[in-house]
Amino acid sequence: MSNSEHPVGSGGPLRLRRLDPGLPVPSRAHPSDAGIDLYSAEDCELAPGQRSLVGTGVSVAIPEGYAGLVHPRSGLAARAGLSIVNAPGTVDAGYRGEIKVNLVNLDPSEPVRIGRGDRIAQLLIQRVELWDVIEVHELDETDRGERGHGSTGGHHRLT
Ligand SMILES: O=c1ccn([C@H]2C[C@H](O)[C@@H](COP(=O)(O)OP(=O)(O)OP(=O)(O)O)O2)c(=O)[nH]1
Repeated sequence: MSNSEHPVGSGGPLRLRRLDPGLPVPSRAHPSDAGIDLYSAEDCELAPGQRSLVGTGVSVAIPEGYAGLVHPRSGLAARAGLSIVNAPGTVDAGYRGEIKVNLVNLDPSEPVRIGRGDRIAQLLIQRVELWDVIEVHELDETDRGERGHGSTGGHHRLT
């Protein structure tokens, strides 16, 4: 159930400053998309394997209890091998600097060209819980215990 102004699951509005007024205000491509598309504020070219911290020309005020997650765009990943080194990047609630995207070209042979105004990543706003840490000497027992990192198989490289 939703109405046009406030779809189910919507919070906000997200307060956003354009540090580069020559770029459009970031938005969702479709009203129910999870990610707000972020634009590149610069032109750059990434050689195979190269990474670059690229500005988006925006800063945001995410409320406490939420975080911004900077995710790659799947189309650019599939077609050009473009990803994000620290995917998903974490934008803390208290951060007021420019959101930057640590792009990496994972294609083995082709460079990726980024133009100013290209949509290079997407920002998801998610609720997070802020837990204190306490040190203990024993953890509770579970079926899995310390087994991980492929212990359940499911691929020939894991046997
Ligand atoms: O993809 C990202 C990830 C982070 N940031 C900004 C917002 C975030 O709040 C800040 C710090 O990020 P993080 O905590 O991941 O980096 P750190 O290397 O641990 O830096 P710090 O010591 O400043 O926390 O950098 C971005 O602009 N883009």
